[in-house]
Amino acid sequence: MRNASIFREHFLLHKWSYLLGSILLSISLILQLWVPMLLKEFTDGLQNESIKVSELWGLALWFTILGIGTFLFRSSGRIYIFRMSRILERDLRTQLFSHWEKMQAEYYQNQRIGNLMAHAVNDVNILRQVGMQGFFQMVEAAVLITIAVILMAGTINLYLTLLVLLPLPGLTYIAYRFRTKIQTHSLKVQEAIGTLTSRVQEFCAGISVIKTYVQEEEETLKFAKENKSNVEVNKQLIRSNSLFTSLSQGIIGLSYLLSIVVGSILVMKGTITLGDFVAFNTYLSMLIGPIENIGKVINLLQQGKAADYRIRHVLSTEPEIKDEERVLPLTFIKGNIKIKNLSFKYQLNKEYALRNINVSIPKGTSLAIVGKVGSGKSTLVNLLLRLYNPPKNTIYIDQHEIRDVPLKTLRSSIAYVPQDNFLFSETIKENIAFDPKSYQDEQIFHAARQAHIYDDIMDCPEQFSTELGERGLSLSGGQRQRVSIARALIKPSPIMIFDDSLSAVDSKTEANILRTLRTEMKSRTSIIISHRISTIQDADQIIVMDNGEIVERGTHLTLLKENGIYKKMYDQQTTELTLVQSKFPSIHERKILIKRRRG
Ligand SMILES: Nc1ncnc2c1ncn2[C@@H]1O[C@H](COP(=O)(O)OP(=O)(O)OP(=O)(O)O)[C@@H](O)[C@H]1O
Repeated sequence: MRNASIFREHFLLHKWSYLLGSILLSISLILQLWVPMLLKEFTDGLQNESIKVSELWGLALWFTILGIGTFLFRSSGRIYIFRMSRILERDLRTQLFSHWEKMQAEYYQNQRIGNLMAHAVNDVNILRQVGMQGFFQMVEAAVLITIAVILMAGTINLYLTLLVLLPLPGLTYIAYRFRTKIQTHSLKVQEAIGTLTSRVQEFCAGISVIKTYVQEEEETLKFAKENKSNVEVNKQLIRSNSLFTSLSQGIIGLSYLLSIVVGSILVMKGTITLGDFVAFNTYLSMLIGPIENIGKVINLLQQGKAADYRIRHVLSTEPEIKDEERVLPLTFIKGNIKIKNLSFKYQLNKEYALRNINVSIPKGTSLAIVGKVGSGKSTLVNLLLRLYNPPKNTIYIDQHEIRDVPLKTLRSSIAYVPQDNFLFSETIKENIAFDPKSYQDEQIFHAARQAHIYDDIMDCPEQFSTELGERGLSLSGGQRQRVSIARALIKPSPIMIFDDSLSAVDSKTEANILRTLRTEMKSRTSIIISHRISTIQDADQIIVMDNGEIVERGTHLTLLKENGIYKKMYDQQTTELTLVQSKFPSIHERKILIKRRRG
């Protein structure tokens, strides 16, 4: 894990700005500490009746100058220091986001999204507060207490000052006693917020399942339970914080009491003047806030230390999938794929997902993969995309071991339509082109036409500029699939991969899309995964997978002759289709039946 604290690194990097902010703040505090001296002069003058009315105007002018000066220097110091903390917040969030972008898919399976969000929101906020209130109040306390104490002891009365300051080490003691407690509670609060956020996020994502299985009440109960434990841990934190604050205030009150009682006696005895007494109490009232803040700052620093540790922990988790040192300087690939003796097991699974896979896909040819659910089809594709790391010397791209090909080159050479057609909450145009500026509008329209989604898009309220809801909720499953296909078709890549990408479109649209794809696929290496024989029967080679192994291979015709699993699938699908056609002669009725089967 990274050793240096994040805040220390940030502070050292911006030390001159923090120094300037501190100087401005210190000037404002010095101006502020001038006020009690004026008050002393004024009170003593009044008591001795030595002050003239004309001098009052001079005093008033001084008060005004000090007030304006204090305000100007304080606010500019504040702006400087607070601005730096906002920079820390911005940089840290960017750092976290770019770190998460590098992490492999498996990382997200082992993490609760709510916890990640809690790091990005709460932990970063705590560190910002350390830089803002923490640093500001620390400087304020250090400067104000030092100068005020020197003035109180040096110009008013040393013994009274020592007496009044006597209870104050109690504050440090309390802060020390409460430190661990508050830190533990704030950690629990952090976890509780993470759990709640995950629950809400899962609830939103799974809303249709929850509704169709009438699970609203159960979900509300689960949420209420977690919400209750969130309140409980917050209560514990509030209790500790309140006790800490009350005890601190008690100690401060004691100092104040001593000052009033002993100070009055000293005035009566004539040891100090009434002006000294007024000035002393004004200094003390100025000290109360900063002294109180010391305890708060100590706590904030403790929370900051914990947040700093958590963020460093996240940032030091190394991505498992990255360019290795010996990576070749390749900027493009032709599209030859060779898979040799590939066996693969997911970290969390005991069973092998793939066993001894051997297959060659020469540039410009197509491979189709069929097989039962869970037979390893998507796993093979995941490895080709290096979403997971394949074992060494098992996958070759243009004769290069896949790990020697830079990740950027590999992934930008593959147009991939995943099973889960994820659409972003952006316009349709942005969903197809990611960065529409890098394409001409006509190219985007062409891709949409090829994917047979153009007419559907033109029916949308703002056509290509229509904003899609989260995960593209406003489009149907089939429309989402076709937007994803358009996204792949616009990418000029030598390899195309379609993972069950036509499952949600009807057979007529499927046939139309396939016609387009055939032309596109002529010049590109393509891999098509499908449960439907009609989608893949024209492929140059077809492999049938079962339980992670290739159990049959050939072309459509040779496989039919083999009379194995493929033939059985073919017969079953042909019979089903004939039955559907005879029972439901209209396209509309067939569509409904197919939808029901999928549902
Ligand atoms: N991320 C993962 N972590 C652990 N195991 C996984 C993961 N993804 C898939 N598996 C397991 O690997 C095996 C192969 O899954 P895979 O998704 O490759 O099958 P598939 O043939 O694509 O299935 P489908 O047709 O349903 O998409 C299954 O047993 C599955 O449970």
